[in-house]
Amino acid sequence: MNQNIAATTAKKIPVTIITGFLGAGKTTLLRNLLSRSNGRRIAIVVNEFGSLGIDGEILRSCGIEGCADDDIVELTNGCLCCTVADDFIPTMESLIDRPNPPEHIVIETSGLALPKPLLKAFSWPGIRTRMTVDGVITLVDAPAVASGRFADDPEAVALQRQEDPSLDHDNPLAEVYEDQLNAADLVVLNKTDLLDEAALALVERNIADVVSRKLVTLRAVEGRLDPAILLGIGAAAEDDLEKRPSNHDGADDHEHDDFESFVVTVPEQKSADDFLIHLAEVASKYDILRMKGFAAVTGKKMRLAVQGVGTRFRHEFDVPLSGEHREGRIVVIGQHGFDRAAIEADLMRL
Ligand SMILES: Nc1nc2c(ncn2[C@@H]2O[C@H](COP(=O)(O)OP(=O)(O)OP(=O)(O)O)[C@@H](O)[C@H]2O)c(=O)[nH]1
Repeated sequence: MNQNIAATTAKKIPVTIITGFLGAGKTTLLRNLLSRSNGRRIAIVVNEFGSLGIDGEILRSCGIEGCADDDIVELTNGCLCCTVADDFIPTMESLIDRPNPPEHIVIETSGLALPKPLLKAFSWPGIRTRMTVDGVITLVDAPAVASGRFADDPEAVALQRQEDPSLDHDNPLAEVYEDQLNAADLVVLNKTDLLDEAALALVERNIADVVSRKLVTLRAVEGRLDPAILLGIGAAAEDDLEKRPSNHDGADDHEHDDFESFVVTVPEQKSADDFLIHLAEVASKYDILRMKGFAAVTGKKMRLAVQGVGTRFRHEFDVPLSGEHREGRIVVIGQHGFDRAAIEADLMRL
């Protein structure tokens, strides 16, 4: 049989795209999914915005049986939706060209990625015949929505519209939120442990207002859902892109310069508790969207891993510190124009 015909008739490998804003719980959901995969060969492609490759490291250190290191591929060279041709397509091709290709591929996009350019890549020749988008799963950070994180400021929009009547938003966060929701086949309302029923109902109404079609929304804590719900949706999302509107439809390209990130090297800390309080204060003072990284703490042999979404932090002592290396590194992500020098100086302060 001619090779092309063989490729089209062979079963396509299903690909699930996990999207959701910075810190919504994508890596956490993936960890739970992998731990319940029952030996199914799942390859993971992780893309992060300006980071230390922390998500890949978290997944690799999950200790899940059958989850081999080379099943986790990191794309840290920019945002996946902008590097489709250079990075993404070759990565996907190399995964399926393996002698023992994965049964399912799951892509964790960066929290700032717009899913639509990525979906379009599945129409590319060479990809279209060999893979299909089984489903786009959009995670929503319920408390972040409830706090108005993605809401437009009506007064600011009105003011800007006087200058530019075509303007939709003044708020890049709202654009990313809407694009991610409108690309979805399934919405996972995550972190429901942090809100009461009334607040959750309001968030669900907000989602329904944003999404232009009817979508299933499931509530979750730590993205804990049965893999049978998450995988095997069978959406073939690449075939109905017109149903998935984007704020960037019509634009050939888009930029991520609404957001920026940098890494701060932090000294050894005297106390984990004080460090966490300090991080939350800095996050609040500069309205930082996301912080994550590692630090050494005096007297501790294990590394302190910290995760912050807004001012909410979690931590664990995760792996033994190696050698004499006692410096820590924290990734800081925020909206363009935040005061990098002041944040760095504040974080360096013990
Ligand atoms: N309370 C609570 N915290 C959660 C839940 N799910 C995730 N988290 C925490 O939220 C933080 C961010 O979770 P991640 O899984 O790293 O989020 P992410 O979407 O992968 O983050 P980025 O890759 O930076 O966009 C971590 O501290 C998690 O432990 C949840 O259901 N409830």
